[in-house]
Amino acid sequence: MTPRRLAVKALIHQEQAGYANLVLDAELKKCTPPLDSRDAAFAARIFYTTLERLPLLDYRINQFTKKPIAKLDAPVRAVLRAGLAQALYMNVPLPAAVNESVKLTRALGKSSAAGMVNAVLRRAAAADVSEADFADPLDRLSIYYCLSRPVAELFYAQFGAEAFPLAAAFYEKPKTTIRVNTLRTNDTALTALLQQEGHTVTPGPWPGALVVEFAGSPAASAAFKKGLFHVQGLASQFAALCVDALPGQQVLDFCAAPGGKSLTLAEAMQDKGQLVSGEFVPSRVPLLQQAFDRCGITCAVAVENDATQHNSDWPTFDRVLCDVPCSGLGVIAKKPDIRYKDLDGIENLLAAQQKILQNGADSLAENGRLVYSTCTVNDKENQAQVEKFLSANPDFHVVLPKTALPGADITPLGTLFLPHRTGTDGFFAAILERN
Ligand SMILES: C[S@@+](CC[C@H](N)C(=O)[O-])C[C@H]1O[C@@H](n2cnc3c(N)ncnc32)[C@H](O)[C@@H]1O
Repeated sequence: MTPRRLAVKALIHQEQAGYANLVLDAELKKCTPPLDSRDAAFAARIFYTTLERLPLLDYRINQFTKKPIAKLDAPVRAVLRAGLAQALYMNVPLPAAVNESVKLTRALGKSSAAGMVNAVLRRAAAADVSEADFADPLDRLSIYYCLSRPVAELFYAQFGAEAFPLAAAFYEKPKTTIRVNTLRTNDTALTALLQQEGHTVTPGPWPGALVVEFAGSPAASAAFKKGLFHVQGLASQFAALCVDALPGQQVLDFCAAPGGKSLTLAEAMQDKGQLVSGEFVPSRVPLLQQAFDRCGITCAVAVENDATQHNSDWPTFDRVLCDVPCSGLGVIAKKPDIRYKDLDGIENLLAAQQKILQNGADSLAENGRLVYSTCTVNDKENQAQVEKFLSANPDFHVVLPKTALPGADITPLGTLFLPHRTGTDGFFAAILERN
């Protein structure tokens, strides 16, 4: 199996829906003998780059095929898309991208299409396509910036002209940042250790945050295996720090898996007091305990729990974090399938978010602090939810954060991170306290 063939197989598989990461993992697992790590990484890059640019790739290809790309055989369609993605976005020289695609077409039993693949790829790669070709703003967002129509409509309605730099920023991956496990090390010692391991480290914007260019996967680092850090974006760190968890407190992390924010909370608590980390999806609950074990955290307990249901058995908590399930429209850079969401079911999601926030408030001790956060930039899931909560709970008010990153929008209803302004994921966090 070659990496290109594996990427094409995964693209065909992806057409039958499914989460992109699961589809790719399934194809990699089926591969015997397995691809070595370099080939697997190349296959993954082809797969994700193609997915990220699908509508624009198809737009180019459709200018030169007799039939629209949607009507071609699935393997030929996938070969064309993957070949063009390599030539345009992966610095693969055009002749190599074309030759490999033609070989692959034949290998997949589609020899009769080999000539067409050759000609179409050369012409589609050379076509002069620019943003200005899409006069209609929704066409520009959905084809040039590769978003589903509903996502394009939502962004344009909410952000107007700023939707374009926002959409462009989803092609920039935020720098990798880590959270230092202050129970086991400190910023200086971990920096030195990571540098010894060959990674490039710079200080982050606040204590406990480091910006790291890893040579390889962060999870492969010896320091990671020793539980000296976890990978956490700056906006996520900000949300966890907004909780202001203190040693000895009772803290509830209502939607906790895979556990990044729980780790940051437990570290802020100096592993003293009690952290209850709830998670609805049973298969995700063990991820929490694994994270606690790796980082040596003993104050936390991972429990299966539905945060939309009030649990009268629970005590009240000094701090509650509601990091609710959301549309994910802030983390498109990491999860390309979110680009193409149809947003069906958003009303159910909004209702669940509001219930979780209300239950969080109902679990809060008198002088406690509640934090509501999402990884979306959708106003309905963010400021509008806080506004609705405040009108039902007039005894609460929003507390402004002491600091945020440059570019973050600190509003009276919470703090919004937009990737093109902050260089982070899109994110929202609101701090709520009783009057
Ligand atoms: C945004 S993620 C949480 C990320 C986590 N706080 C972290 O920092 O690693 C939301 C989580 O909520 C879980 N979830 C979804 N519905 C839930 C519910 N009704 N009750 C509790 N958790 C829920 C999801 O399975 C998902 O793991």
